[in-house]
Amino acid sequence: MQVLWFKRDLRLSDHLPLFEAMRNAKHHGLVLPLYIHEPSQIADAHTARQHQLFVHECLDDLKQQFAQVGGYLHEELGEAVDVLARLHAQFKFTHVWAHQETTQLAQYRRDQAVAAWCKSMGVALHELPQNNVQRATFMVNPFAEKINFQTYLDRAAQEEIKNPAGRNLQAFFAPQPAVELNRATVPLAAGDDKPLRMIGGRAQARAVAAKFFTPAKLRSYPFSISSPLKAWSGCSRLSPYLAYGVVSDREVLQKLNALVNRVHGQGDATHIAKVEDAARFYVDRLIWRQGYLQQLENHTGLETDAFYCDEPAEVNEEFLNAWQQGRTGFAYVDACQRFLQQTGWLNMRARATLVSFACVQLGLPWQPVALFLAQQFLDFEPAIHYGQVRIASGTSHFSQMLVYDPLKQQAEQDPKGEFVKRWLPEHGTANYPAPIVDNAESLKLGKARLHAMRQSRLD
Ligand SMILES: Cc1cc2nc3c(=O)[nH]c(=O)nc-3n(C[C@H](O)[C@H](O)[C@H](O)COP(=O)(O)OP(=O)(O)OC[C@H]3O[C@@H](n4cnc5c(N)ncnc54)[C@H](O)[C@@H]3O)c2cc1C
Repeated sequence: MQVLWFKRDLRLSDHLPLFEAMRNAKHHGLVLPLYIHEPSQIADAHTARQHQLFVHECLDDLKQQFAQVGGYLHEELGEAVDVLARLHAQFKFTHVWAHQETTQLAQYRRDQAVAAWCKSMGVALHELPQNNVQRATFMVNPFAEKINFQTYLDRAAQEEIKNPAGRNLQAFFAPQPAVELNRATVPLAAGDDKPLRMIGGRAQARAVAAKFFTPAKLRSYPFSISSPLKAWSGCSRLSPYLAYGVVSDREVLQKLNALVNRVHGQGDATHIAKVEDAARFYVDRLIWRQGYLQQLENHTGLETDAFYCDEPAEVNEEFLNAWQQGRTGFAYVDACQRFLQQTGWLNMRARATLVSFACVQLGLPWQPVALFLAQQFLDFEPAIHYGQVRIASGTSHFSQMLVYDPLKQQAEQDPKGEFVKRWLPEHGTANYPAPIVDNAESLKLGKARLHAMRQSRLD
């Protein structure tokens, strides 16, 4: 028998481990598809209730997809090694199939523990690559290797994507274990759900993609990404689905490619050129995604180590609380924080502004800032998240020091104050606090601190 272990790859389409497990069923035995609710991962500080509920929705949808091909998804509760040991005692499986994941330390260590257990039991563990991430190869600068990513994307745009939908695969599945998990017994992750967050599942992802991949939306995409006012409807908002593998990057790319091909058959040359430009702009973001994944793969310490500051600075709890609650007296920053509290999503520039303000102007260390935002972002993707936080906090190797002046951002991204008015209703009333720092002064001091830190490290 073979176990097909789902983690952050909650789909059937473009799922290489699924394909390989089925292909090898004749030699290695029938397939048991498994998802494990792991108490230690649920308790991990990065995991919030919204993530857990999103995953549950994805699992429900995945179960339906399995049912349509004559299969099932078996859920278990427990630590991965314990669950596998329990199932092994019962079913004596010989192979485990999974995707190779580039993820946070707690999950990476879990994967290592599973690999060690498989080795000790003589079980063959097949961790298959995804997202074009190269394991155990060292690239000095993954972004400089852009050409690699482009080749992958060019190939990915053409390749046939394997999707079992519409087939009857019943004969490949092992008999379903008798005891079904009662989800009510799964421990709850910390925090509350977010009322306006994206809903999990492949059907939802498809609806979100269908809304975005139209010529008009794509053309306006490059002009909609900077302001939170426009970004909610102007960006694809596929990030949570990519982060949990509900869709693969290749699938997204093929959607984009199909749109560009469709446009080629219609419209005038200017229209075609504009759609193509916007498509390239979007592909650049997918390339960045790969770059960040490869960066974490090369440098697993990204989550914990600091390049420009060796020790975490002292935390000013009053500042941290004010920033977390959207009570800093900086209306744009506070409105972004409130919007995030409700939706679990923010556009990139607003994310960078939140981090820059917290770390540069309030002098907060990057660690609690990164952790808090990881809990808030439904699309928390450790590689992108830690990579980006380190840039916006001025603590990465990134050559430029990017500091986002919150008043300038407000003037540029919300000139009429519509966003602030909508998400920060107490602004302008006696209930709204005065700024907790002076903008010009804190920018000056913050930049000088970062500069000194960088100099001392480079000396
Ligand atoms: C401090 C900070 C933290 C971030 N944390 C995350 C995170 O945890 N998870 C996450 O997916 N993105 C993160 N980002 C990147 C970016 O903000 C989000 O990917 C984007 O806002 C998601 O919205 P979307 O799906 O509509 O993106 P779109 O603009 O539609 O882009 C499509 C896809 O491209 C990728 N992408 C877009 N922008 C970037 C980028 N700057 N870097 C890498 N990949 C990108 C994402 O996978 C995204 O889904 C972070 C950015 C910053 C500044």
